[in-house]
Amino acid sequence: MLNYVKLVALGLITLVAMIAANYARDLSYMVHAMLIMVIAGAMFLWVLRNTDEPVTPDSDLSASYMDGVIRYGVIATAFWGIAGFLVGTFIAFQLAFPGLNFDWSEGYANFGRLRPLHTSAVIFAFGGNALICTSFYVVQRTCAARLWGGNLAWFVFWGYQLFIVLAATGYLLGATQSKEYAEPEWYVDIWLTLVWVAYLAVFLGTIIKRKEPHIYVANWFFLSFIVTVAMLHIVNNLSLPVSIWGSQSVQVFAGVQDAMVQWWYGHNAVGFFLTAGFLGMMYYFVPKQADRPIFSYKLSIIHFWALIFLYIWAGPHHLHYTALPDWASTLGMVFSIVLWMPSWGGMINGLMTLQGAWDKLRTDPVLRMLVISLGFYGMSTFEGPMMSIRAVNSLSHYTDWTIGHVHSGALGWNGMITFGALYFLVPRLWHRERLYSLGLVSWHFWLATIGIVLYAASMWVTGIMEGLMWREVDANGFLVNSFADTVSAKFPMYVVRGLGGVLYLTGALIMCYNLWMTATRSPAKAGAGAAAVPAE
Ligand code: HEM
Ligand code: HEM
Ligand SMILES: [Cu+2]
Repeated sequence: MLNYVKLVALGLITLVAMIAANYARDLSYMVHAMLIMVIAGAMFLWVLRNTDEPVTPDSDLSASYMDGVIRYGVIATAFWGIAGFLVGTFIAFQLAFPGLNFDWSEGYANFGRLRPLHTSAVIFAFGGNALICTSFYVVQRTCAARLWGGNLAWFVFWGYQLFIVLAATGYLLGATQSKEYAEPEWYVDIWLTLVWVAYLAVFLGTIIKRKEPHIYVANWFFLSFIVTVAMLHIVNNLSLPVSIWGSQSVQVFAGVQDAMVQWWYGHNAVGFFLTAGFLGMMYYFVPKQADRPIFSYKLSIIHFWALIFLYIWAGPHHLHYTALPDWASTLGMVFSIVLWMPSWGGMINGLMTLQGAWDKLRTDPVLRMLVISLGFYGMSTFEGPMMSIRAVNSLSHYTDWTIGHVHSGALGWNGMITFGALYFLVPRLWHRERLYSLGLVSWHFWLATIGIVLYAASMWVTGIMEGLMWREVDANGFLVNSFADTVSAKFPMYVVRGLGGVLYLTGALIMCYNLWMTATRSPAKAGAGAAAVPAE
């Protein structure tokens, strides 16, 4: 019966997508309509072929954890990571060598089109898949419960990949609502909302049916990330489509209100997507890999509530010296400075978890990766509050200093902790004794670390340099440097940044090789596929 309902739904979607492709007012809308038509059509045929076939009893023990979707998530994380780093490295060289904006690719692969492709690929595709798959892993283990909702978790996974593909192809074809980190147009936003609600349902459903009385702190962080991102996404994307047959839309907010909503969103995307969610990862993988209990449970609770309360108010630090009223800008600055404390609370809690296990750092490169990620987290959450001070921001804003800050957080904190989590997960998910090679993990560690140092150091130098050059006036009060002067002065640093990207990308490729060999070549673990153990 259910199959007939599915057939009707898929048939209707295919039909509507055909009509949409026919009436499409712009290229990206038409390509997307055709894509959806093909996917829905193929699913229709697949369901049709399987309808009324005898069902083979499911060999999957429903008592055990649902790990298939997590395995897919791990692969997707690695895949999108490589894609995002590759585009990042390419656009880094485009800035150094503008000739890489080829004439033949103008309008598709010039810097302006590829930049949002990079940011979305690394944040939402790489980071998002990492968050979804680790949260599914952690919530099952810490609740001793299988994921709630059966195949809903698969809908979340595939639905999210569709969102990524729609967003990425949309950017290349010129569909954007011009809001940083929220570029996708209205129909992609609606789709993501559906996927996200399903994600919340799976996660919350699993927590509700938990067999463990206690809700482990990692799950608090994951839950706050899911709920807050839902709220941010909906409010920042309130817009009216110009036509239901086109991708363009008009924002509901205008002027400075629009700017404030955008940076309330943008800042909290950092706060909840790149921070709270990743802290959820930290609170599971650091204690597990160090084989120590978390340093202070009390601290984790205090810094959790302080973090989520403070982050929400700090958005105006992105809009210093704009049409935003002074009081709002001051409010953002004050909350940003106070935010330093709960941020370091998380870092200290993670680092101190190693108490009595510091010697492991010498022998365990995976733990080293997790620990250095905490170091970078601490560094960027010191730098951020400093840059939010209006006087400092007047120098740093619009310069590469901001870019350096972003990447010490993104490469150092989000990247490294994700690599650590992948190294932790792959042997367990593919039932292997151990990783294929710890030596290769060390190589990855050093390549990535040196890559980040090159990236961050070159951006500090070029950022502060250009900030000072823009300010420089002669005795008569005239500006000394033209804008073009600053651009040419930045060239060597841009090359260094690009090389940093190459090292970081190389490290990630080594990781993919190592993980692939782990899944296929490492000795298999005896007694694989054990049933749910409480609070594993
Ligand atoms: C191989 C590694 C990477 C390289 C070479 C790289 C390079 C770049 C470049 C060249 C830009 C544009 C800067 C500009 O407009 O001046 C950029 C922007 C950005 N990247 Fe990366 N990136 C890398 C990895 C990552 C990762 C892993 C993340 C996040 C998890 C990330 C997040 C961002 C963000 C958020 C921006 C926008 C920054 C802003 O507007 O202030 N990047 N990246
Ligand atoms: C206490 C924590 C933090 C504070 C107070 C903070 C503050 C700031 C400030 C003041 C800016 C510059 C705004 C401007 O001049 O335009 C900024 C930019 C940014 N920060 Fe942070 N930061 C923090 C942590 C982090 C972390 C951990 C990450 C990444 C994982 C991060 C990612 C970003 C991004 C992506 C931008 C660039 C936004 C854009 O203009 O596109 N921040 N942050
Ligand atoms: Cu911010």
